[in-house]
Amino acid sequence: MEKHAAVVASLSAAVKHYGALTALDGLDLMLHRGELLALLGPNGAGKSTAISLLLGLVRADAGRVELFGRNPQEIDARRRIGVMLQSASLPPTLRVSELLRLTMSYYPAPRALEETAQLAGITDLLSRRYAALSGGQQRRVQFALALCGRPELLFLDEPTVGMDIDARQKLWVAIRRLVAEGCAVVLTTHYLEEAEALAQRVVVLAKGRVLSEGSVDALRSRVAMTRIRCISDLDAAALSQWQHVAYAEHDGAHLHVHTDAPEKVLRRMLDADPALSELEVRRAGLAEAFTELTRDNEAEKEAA
Ligand SMILES: Nc1ncnc2c1ncn2[C@@H]1O[C@H](COP(=O)(O)OP(=O)(O)OP(=O)(O)O)[C@@H](O)[C@H]1O
Repeated sequence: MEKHAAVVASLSAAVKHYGALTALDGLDLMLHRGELLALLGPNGAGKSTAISLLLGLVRADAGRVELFGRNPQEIDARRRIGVMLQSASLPPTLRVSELLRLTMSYYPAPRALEETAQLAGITDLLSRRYAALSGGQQRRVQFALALCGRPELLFLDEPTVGMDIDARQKLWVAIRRLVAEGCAVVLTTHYLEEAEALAQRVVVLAKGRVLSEGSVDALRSRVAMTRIRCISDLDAAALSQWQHVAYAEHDGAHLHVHTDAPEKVLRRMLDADPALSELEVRRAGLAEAFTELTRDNEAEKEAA
């Protein structure tokens, strides 16, 4: 990504209450051209609320919300975005091609229908009635509707829920292509491998605030541990006393070891057990970082 890519949308100190509940508690968020931002957080963290503000569906109680430097309620700003929300109510009797044409008519310079269909992998669904499609097929059509207007900013709220592995991979390829074309994308997902595969930047929300922000690598590196798995008769209790070993346990035939110095510990393990087999070494992923981050936050809250 360019270092100072243009800001396409922003929330500044945004606050949103629902009665006594604070859904957003002074949220700052910037979206840049050509960048995929993954917005992560546990249920109720405020992800959907943040997106609703940017879409002009909900008004902030305080703070600023800008879409292309304008109020998100303005139609000119909204014509530059594409949206795929968690639930879509679309006219069930229309055929997929009719739905696409209808949605294309809202935009000033839509993509050609065939190109959209190809990009979203729905060419074979165009003559089918929307209501008769499977859940995963309907999600792909919703993705096509979101990108048909050639948006500069695309909101994808848990886009791959209900998709099989093949459909998910194809969607990832399409998303990468849109980002390469300069489209900004906001992705919310509970599949952390999806954020890991696609995101340039990750923002973790908790209780309506930013808990952590940075690149996938930066987040991962907050969890310094490496995980070792192998088959070995080494005594786990003795191993857990070794220097640099944070955890060692047997799980059936497998021995699991967590360490912040994998080379040192592995060398010693291989020396101690020449029969050690089926070795796997894995550095912590985004999922572990996320779990640790949100757990730390809970612990701090309880201590306060
Ligand atoms: N229309 C509403 N009326 C009342 N409370 C709401 C409304 N919308 C959201 N909330 C509350 O605001 C908080 C934030 O919800 P939000 O849907 O933004 O979270 P989220 O991070 O998208 O969660 P999820 O991962 O479950 O989709 C939650 O406590 C939720 O119950």
